[in-house]
Formats: sequence, structure tokens, C-alpha cells
Amino acid sequence: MLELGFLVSWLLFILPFFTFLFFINTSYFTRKSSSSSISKLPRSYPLIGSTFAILANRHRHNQWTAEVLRNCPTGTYVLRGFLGVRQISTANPENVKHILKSQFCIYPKGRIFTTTLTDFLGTGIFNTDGDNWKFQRQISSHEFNTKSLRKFIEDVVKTELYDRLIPILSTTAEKNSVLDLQDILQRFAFDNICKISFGYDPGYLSPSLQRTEFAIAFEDATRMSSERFGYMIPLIWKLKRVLNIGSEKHLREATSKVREFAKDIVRQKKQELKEKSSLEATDLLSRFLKDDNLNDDFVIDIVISFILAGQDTTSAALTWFFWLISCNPKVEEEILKEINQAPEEPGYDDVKDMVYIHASLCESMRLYPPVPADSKEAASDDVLPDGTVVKKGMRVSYSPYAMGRMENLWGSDWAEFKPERWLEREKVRGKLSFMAKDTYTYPVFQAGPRICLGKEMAFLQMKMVVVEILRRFRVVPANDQDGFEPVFVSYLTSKMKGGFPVKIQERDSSHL
Ligand code: HEM
Repeated sequence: MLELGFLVSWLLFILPFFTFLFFINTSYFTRKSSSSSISKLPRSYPLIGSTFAILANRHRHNQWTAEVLRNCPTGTYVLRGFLGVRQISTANPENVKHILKSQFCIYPKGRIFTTTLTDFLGTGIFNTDGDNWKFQRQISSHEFNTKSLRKFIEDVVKTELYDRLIPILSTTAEKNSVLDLQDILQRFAFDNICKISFGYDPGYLSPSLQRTEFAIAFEDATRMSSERFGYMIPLIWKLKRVLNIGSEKHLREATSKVREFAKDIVRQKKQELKEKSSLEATDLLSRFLKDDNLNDDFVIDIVISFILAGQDTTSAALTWFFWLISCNPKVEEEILKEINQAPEEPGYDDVKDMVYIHASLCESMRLYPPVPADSKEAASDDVLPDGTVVKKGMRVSYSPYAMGRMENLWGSDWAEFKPERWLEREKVRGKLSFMAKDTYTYPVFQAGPRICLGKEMAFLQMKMVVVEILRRFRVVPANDQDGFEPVFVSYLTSKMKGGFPVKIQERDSSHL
């Protein structure tokens, strides 16, 4: 009954449409990923464009985009979708610079992106353009540059690391049991970002691994909002929303739970702030609430955006990192040498000089970026530096996933995990130093005016985790079949399909 609207639209429109596609070219659906033709430029038909190819590769969208882009001489292609709607995808650094910096004003996130996420994110920094974005960016960058916030972040991460993460891993090692490292790291990142943004501890990472109400609502709202992007015909989710049925009904419930919860916290914080004189060791919400000119809904929108931006990104990066380390013992050895020099419970000043770990994390995110693709909507006609014509309203995407796998950008050994490509040995002192890549060739944190605000915080958190886990434990994939390679999947952020089951082994101290 609840799905009646969806059923009607299915019977009237979608079913006849797919039957039509099926009779035109049945072979496309059976060829799926096995055929070598998938790596060629997708075939385009009148009216439906490359819909066949898009559907056949839906489950491996990032991999397919990378294969197609590698076959394009300029690293850019124009894809025709249903009813001839055109979309541009590029892996060309010149184009990326043009979109993200030189012609920033022509390429906002746009209406399609923002309306899809607006029920959950409102007009928070992650989901807005123009003056509203500029204002939020200004006040947030100011806070992110304060030493006091950095110290607060460091303390929050240390507490979560030493009081929760390490004890859970120790117990797993003692019991010789298997745990899903991806799930554990997601819980860890969620607790951290909630404490930093809200000053609230959801207790998501606990020995019982129970899911608290706020965490469930936030996770559901994130998943269901991002699933809207998966609809070939967005009208369907819009219809379900109007009828308040199915996933849209659940999304509404989850979103209102998150917002109600946030409102309660704002009330409590305002009370606390009246009694507090200093903001030395406090969360982002309290810092924003100190400004009487900002209204509560506006502040809630910003903070929800921060939680979204910070929750799954660092955990995705670390999950792939630990998998890559487990199959590259030489890299692990180099990392252990660096850890050996580190003091007990290292903080910001200690981890910032750990160049080998920094390079390994960058290298891991080159191959498995937490945000594998990003797209903008052209606000006027334009021409990209490689000559691609852009019409107003077209979606223009760039793919960090594909860019990390382009031979012309990284050389013929692009498929190898080699932290050394980010390092240089100083001639005189023989010391290793980190060589950053140009952000338009490596837009893993985006680039230009909208570059990730949490980049420094993300590295601080990831390096502290790497040092403390690898110092104590070996992370061994439970699925140790030869040649086993986990599958990279994504909506807004990337994940390892099916999680990352691992065994944890206490490290013999002689390894250090
Ligand atoms: C490895 C970890 C991370 C990666 C790879 C990453 C990557 C990105 C990317 C690609 C964007 C642009 C997204 C878009 O506009 O569509 C972004 C934006 C943003 N990130 Fe991160 N991020 C990470 C961690 C964090 C953390 C921990 C925070 C902490 C709060 C954070 C805060 C933000 C914010 C606020 C924005 C919006 C900036 C704006 O639109 O002006 N990020 N990040």
C-alpha cells in the first residue's frame, strides 16, 4: 500500500521504458563487465544516448569512468543520457583548474545537487553556493585556523583513540576474533566529528558496538539522501516524497530526528555558554553560537554539514590504507621505522613531520579517494581549456578516482602503491621531504576556493590512528585468498564493498 505511488509510476512509465530498451539491444545487459568493449567510448543512440552503457556499468561507475577517460585523447568525454541530456566528465588537470578556480563563478554546485540534499543539509556550507556559501566559509575558516580548535581536536582524537579504539582492538587480538575494520573506523570517525562539531558524544564506538539513536538517524539520513542521486529519473524520488512513502518517508523521519536532536543540543549549549567565560577547549557549535547574529537553524545547518563532511571520509581513507599496507610489507617496514622515532601519545607537532606516513596516506587516497567524483552545474555557456564546449545547465564532473589512475599524470607505474613518488631525499642531509602534488592533478580534497576545510584535521586524525595502531598491532585481512582485491563502491563517499574483515595480532615489540 505504502509503495502505491511508486508502483503506479513503475507500471505506467518505467516498465514500458525498460521493455523498449530490452528489445532494442538485449546484448548490452548480458555483456556487463566481462566484455572488453566496456573500456571503449560508450555507444550513443538517438533519444536514449548512452543509457545502455550507463545502466550496464551502474555498479562500477567509477571504474568505468576511469576506463573511458583513459581512452580519451584529452582526458574528457561528453556523455549523452536519456533524451539527449549531456554530461561532461574530465580527468584533465587544466580543465579541473578552470572549473574549480579560474572560472569558479561559472561552476557552482547547482540546483540539482543542492535540491537533492536540501531536506537533510538545509543550506549548510556543503550544500550551498554564492553569498551564503561565502559567508559560511569565512566564519568556518576563521575557527578552523585557531590554535585553540586544533588543540581541542587533538584532545578529542586522543580520548577516542586511547579509551575506545585501542582497547577494542586489543580485545579482538586476545580473542583471536574477526572484526570489520571499516565499521570500527566509521564509528571512530563519527564519534570524533560529533564531539568536535557538537560537543556531543554519541558513543558509537563501544565494546558492544550498539547503534545509538542519533547515529542510526544520521546514518540513515546520509544513506537515503545520497541514494537519491542513484535515480535515473529523479521525478520518482520527488513523487515518493510528495506522497510521503517508502524511502522518502524514512528519510523524512530520520532527518527530523537529527534536527530535533540538534535543536536540543543548541538549547543546552546556549545555557552552558551563559556560564562559560572562555572558548579555549570547546566545540564548533559553541564557537558559532557565541555570535548573536547567527540564528539557530543556520548554525544547525552548518554543523550538520560538518558532520557529513567529516564522518565517512577519514574512515574510508584509513580502511583502504590498512588494506594496502597489509599487502605491501616493505611500506609497512618503512612506516614502522618512522613510528619508532615517535614519542608516546604523539600530537600535532609530532605527527606533522612524519613524511613517510603522510606520503603513504596520499598515495593510498590517489588510488582510493574518499570522494571519488565531484560535479558542478554550468551557470553559463563556456569552453574548457581542452576545447570541450559547455552549454548552460550541463553537469560538468571531474573524477579524482580516474585522475589517480591516468598514465599521463602518474607514469606507467600508476597502478603500483609507491609512497616514494611523493618523497624526495635532500642531497646534503639525506633527509626525506614530502613533495606535494599540484592540487588540480590530485583534487582528492577538491581545490581552489572550496578546497576541503578539514584537510589538516583529517591528516592529524589519520596519522595519529596509523601511528598508534601499527605501533601495537598487525592488521591481517581475514580474507587472505591470494590475489583477493576488495571492491571499491561509492555514493557520496567511497566504501569497501562488504566491509573489511580483519584479524588483529599484537605486534612483537622487537619489530619496532
Ligand atoms: C580524508 C579525509 C577527507 C577528504 C578526502 C575530504 C575531501 C573533501 C572534498 C573532495 C570536498 C569537496 C566536496 C564538494 O564540494 O562536493 C570537501 C569539502 C569539505 N570538507 Fe572535507 N574531506 C576530508 C575530511 C574532512 C574533515 C575531517 C572535515 C571536518 C570537519 C571536512 C570538512 C569539509 C568541509 C566543511 C567541506 C566544505 C567546504 C566548502 O564547500 O567550502 N573534511 N572535503
